[in-house]
Amino acid sequence: MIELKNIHKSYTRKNTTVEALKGINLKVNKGDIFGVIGYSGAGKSTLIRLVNYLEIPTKGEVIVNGQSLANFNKKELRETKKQIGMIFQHFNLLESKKIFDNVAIPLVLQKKGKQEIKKRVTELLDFVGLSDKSNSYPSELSGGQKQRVGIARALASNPSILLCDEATSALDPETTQSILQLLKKINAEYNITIMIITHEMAVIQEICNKVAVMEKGKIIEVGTVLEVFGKPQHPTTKNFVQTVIHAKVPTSLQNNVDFRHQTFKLEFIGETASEPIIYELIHHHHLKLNILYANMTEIQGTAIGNMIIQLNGESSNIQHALSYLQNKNVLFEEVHT
Ligand SMILES: Nc1ncnc2c1ncn2[C@@H]1O[C@H](COP(=O)(O)OP(=O)(O)OP(=O)(O)O)[C@@H](O)[C@H]1O
Repeated sequence: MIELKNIHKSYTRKNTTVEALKGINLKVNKGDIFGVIGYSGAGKSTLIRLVNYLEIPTKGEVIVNGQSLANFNKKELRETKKQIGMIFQHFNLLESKKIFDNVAIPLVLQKKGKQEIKKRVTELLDFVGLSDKSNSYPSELSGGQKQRVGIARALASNPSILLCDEATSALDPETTQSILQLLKKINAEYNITIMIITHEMAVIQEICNKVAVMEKGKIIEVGTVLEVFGKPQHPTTKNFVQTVIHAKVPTSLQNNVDFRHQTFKLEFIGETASEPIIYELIHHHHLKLNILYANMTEIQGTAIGNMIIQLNGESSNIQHALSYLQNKNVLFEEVHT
């Protein structure tokens, strides 16, 4: 569906060259909600803007629906771009035009007939829940409503791909949720492939099935959201995951905890999250167990449990307990603070 092959992109200004992307390889399949996360300056915006050729790579190939964009003439590129809608952090609406006319822009540019435009825009405003705002101006709408208009406009030409450039970064948490639910609905009902860039792991957790983590113009980790949240490898990925799964002993407890007892961080994924493992540790391995932290998160319909526990007992019993955890596929590591 979307394939980026060895993409490099540099910007040169006043004799200074910035290498924004350094050898990106990425595949987004049909139906994916693919998230790209990274800190500011990682190259996310540059990357997403390549997919609809708002940016042209310095080197490498952008392939959309099996065809390399580099081979297209202007007309073919225009036709392909119709299949790619885009929404933006600051909505990019025309303030002087009514909501109806903002949504109609792509259709007017495609010289569609008045009746067809009216029918399509009415349908789209209904779909995004803004039928009553047709005659309003953007300045009369809230941020969330403006993004809904942006989404309706992006869907006007029936795209097969929707690009979202920090689409919820300017919105409060509740409005963010409603926009993310709308994107999910678009993906499910219209089978539109979505690529979303963000610096918020909660956005990835909420709607994406795949994620790529970017740093300094490179992809440092990529996989299903469950893989990346469950077993993050790179320190930057671990930092992002910690923003939604913060397995740490609460500061208020730290001074009262006796760290002479062995302390372990456990992670349960999927079925192991529903097994009576703690019961087993206490009753069959004869350990006194102190829970310092516990949390259960759901990622893509799979439960991920995180726990920090102290084990107090005979060291041979602790060793047996650790073998038991290993057999049960519970990930664990000893922690010292
Ligand atoms: N038009 C441009 N001219 C010069 N440098 C640019 C241009 N666009 C981006 N860059 C540089 O490329 C690098 C990557 O920028 P980009 O906007 O893609 O990162 P980002 O991850 O989207 O960051 P942010 O989250 O802050 O938008 C940065 O160093 C940036 O300064």
